[in-house]
Amino acid sequence: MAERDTSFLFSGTSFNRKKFAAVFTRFKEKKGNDVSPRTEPKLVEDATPAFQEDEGVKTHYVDKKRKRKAVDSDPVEGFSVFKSSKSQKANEGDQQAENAIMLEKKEYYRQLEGDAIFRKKHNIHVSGSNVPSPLRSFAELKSRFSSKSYILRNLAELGFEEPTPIQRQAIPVLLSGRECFACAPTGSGKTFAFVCPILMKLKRASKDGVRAVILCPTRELAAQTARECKKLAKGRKFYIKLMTKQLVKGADFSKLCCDILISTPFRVQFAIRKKKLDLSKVEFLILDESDKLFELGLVKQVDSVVKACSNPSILRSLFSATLPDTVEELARTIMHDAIRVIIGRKNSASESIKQKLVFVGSEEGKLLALRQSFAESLNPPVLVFVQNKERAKELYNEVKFDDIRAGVIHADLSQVQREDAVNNFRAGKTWVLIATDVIARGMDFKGVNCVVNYDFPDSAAAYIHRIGRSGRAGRSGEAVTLYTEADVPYLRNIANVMAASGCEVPPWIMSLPKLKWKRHRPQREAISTKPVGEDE
Ligand SMILES: Nc1ncnc2c1ncn2[C@@H]1O[C@H](COP(=O)(O)OP(=O)(O)OP(=O)(O)O)[C@@H](O)[C@H]1O
Repeated sequence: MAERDTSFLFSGTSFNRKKFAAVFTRFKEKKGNDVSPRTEPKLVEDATPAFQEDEGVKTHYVDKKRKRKAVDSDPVEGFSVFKSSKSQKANEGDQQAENAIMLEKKEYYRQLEGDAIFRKKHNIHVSGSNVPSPLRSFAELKSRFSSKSYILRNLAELGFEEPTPIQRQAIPVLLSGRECFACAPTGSGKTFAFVCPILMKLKRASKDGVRAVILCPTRELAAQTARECKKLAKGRKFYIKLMTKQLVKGADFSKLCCDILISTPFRVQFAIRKKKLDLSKVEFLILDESDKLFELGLVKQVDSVVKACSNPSILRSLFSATLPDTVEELARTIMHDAIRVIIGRKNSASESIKQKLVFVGSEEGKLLALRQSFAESLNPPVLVFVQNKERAKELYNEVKFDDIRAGVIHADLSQVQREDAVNNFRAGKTWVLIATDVIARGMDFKGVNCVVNYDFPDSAAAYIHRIGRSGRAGRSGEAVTLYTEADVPYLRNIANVMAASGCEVPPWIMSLPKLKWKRHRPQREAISTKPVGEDE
């Protein structure tokens, strides 16, 4: 099955080669590894699109030579089937040995076939050489990878019965010492897909330097990821550190021992430059929400961190729910023997979200529509996204005296105010949280029933991440996108995402001309119901 054309998603967004050039240059500086231009075998999907979705039996036949090489070097699977050369065997003339090899070969093919069927069942698509078998269950962490019992205990305590599809494939990839390039829908468990193998690989607490770095685009997401790491590490003395403002200002990092350091790129960059933070021993570098990290504004900071993580045997991995072709293309050329793991359809919204478009005519119509929907069917918790912090303040000022408990979060608030806004929403003290895109990525609010795009998102990727705050971990959710006349030219891009995840879209929208999406942030009228001229 050929992969769908999803290029529409990112047309016109801010990714481009030039912008990423700096960070990729750093990636290339991996000492001791000849990664120029790439050392991994050419991916089968490049050569034979017919087999691009699943690495399995078919791909083995396509490129036996590559597979042989890969199998011999596989530290996990360890098949010996191709180790004896034909001529050696002929010389030995040993029929018994020949039979044994044939049996082993058969077993090997059976396993490949089993893996392919299993991946298909779980919508896992992989490419790259010698992809390790997916996890059938968490128990395999112990049987295949000798995990310590605390991991299984903590997973059970968290109530996780089965690995999610991204965990099934990304965990064995990282545990096999391979770099991973992963794209899986929002709310599908990507965090544990990298935290679990890192903890398993680190084994015991650090006595020397920083061993793993996880970069997240926002402080809120970094704080959440640190909490998740601690949940999985419970019972072990791992030193898991969130780089807070106080920490980065106060500490001297020259002697820092830390197993996992979680931060925004800005704070790590600051600590490297001003506080002697040494990252030369880092064994794992994870770029979470990687496409966001590569956007303008963050890419230079990411670049500094990548450069500082100079350990030649470092494993770097990228995770996100959206993976623009430009980022993927470039990352593939610089990552070392990386395995690409895509769950479901690339760059698609979670299928558990019911998505709706609502025409409101004008800016005025939006407030009426929101108030009406709150009055008729408010089913908290509800997240409302607006275009910028000014609009967040305006909308909050409008609804704060209504009969609903609302909170607001945007970049003008202090760290404490931002934390309070998130905590109150998590605790159910506020029912509605008005937000800018600052919490659109990665934030895991359990049970958000509805996401309202009060202002139209500025890209298809932004849309996918915003609505992905609901419908997480298999739960259902709803997403309502209000649109005005000014948004109509961009409707088709959102409608494509909706249609790809099985939602109904009016045919007239699908017949709108395809538009190259320039960042859609129109000047919008202020949100206010006050008569013109009336003061506060
Ligand atoms: N194996 C599992 N079984 C059940 N729930 C899980 C499992 N793994 C993770 N979860 C839960 O799923 C939710 C979403 O996980 P996570 O935040 O890692 O998603 P994500 O894929 O990173 O989403 P996003 O793209 O929005 O960042 C979390 O509440 C997490 O605890």
